Amino acid sequence: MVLNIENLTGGYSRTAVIHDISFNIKSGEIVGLIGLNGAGKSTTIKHILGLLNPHAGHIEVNGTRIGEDTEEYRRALAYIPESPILYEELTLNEHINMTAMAYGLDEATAWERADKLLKMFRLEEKGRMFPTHFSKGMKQKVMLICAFIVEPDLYIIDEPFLGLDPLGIESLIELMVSEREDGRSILMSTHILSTAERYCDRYVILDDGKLLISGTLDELRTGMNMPGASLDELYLSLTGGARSNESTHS
Ligand SMILES: Nc1ncnc2c1ncn2[C@@H]1O[C@H](COP(=O)(O)OP(=O)(O)OP(=O)(O)O)[C@@H](O)[C@H]1O
Repeated sequence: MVLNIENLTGGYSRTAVIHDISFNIKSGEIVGLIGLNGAGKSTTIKHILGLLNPHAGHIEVNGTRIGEDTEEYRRALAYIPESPILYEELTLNEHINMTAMAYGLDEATAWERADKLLKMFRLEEKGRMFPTHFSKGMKQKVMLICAFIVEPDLYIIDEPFLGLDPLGIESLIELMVSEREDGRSILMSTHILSTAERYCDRYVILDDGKLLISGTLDELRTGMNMPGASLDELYLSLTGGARSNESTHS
């Protein structure tokens, strides 16, 4: 199991934002983390990254908890945030070198991978430029390149398709599918359900900090007795149901 989350309760203060969440990701799986605004997707991701401490439950990456071996835990994953985080004083090439250093990659391997990725995302002429001056989509591509040179066991991608042009989206999907074929895993949070439906192997659906349901599309259809339904239809039915329960209780 690449990622195993058991009974995770947590948040930013003593008040929990996510409650008793359990799910896992096996090697070679793309899993979609789905939920309305405020459902708890980013909070769950922050817990996986070790930026928040669980109130209860635990998280393992490749069988290791963060407290057992922080370096090994962190090295197994690469995170691509929704809003790019870049260093003002570093060029694009220097971002690549810094990532390689941080993950202990040798320079030749890192550059062999980076050259392909730079071409794929049409940034091969921009190596000496400063990404803080790039457009939003170009900045996001820099984050993607830095993550994909690492080839970690687990990618965590927050809203991967936002801000990318159609060619960028196509390249990213191509990369994700090829990483999956190589046995790597991806957890991606997204609101773009039509794309999620095409590429995710399983879904974890959150609502109001709780796990509503998880499984493959077929499992969700069977569980909800909606044969042939699209992910969009399943999701709307689920969250619509959750909302109307809420109003009955209030
Ligand atoms: N830094 C923070 N401090 C306190 N509460 C926070 C913080 N960030 C988020 N929250 C709260 O945690 C809850 C879950 O938010 P979260 O950001 O995890 O949602 P999300 O599913 O990622 O939403 P979105 O789709 O809008 O990105 C919300 O009620 C939000 O107000």
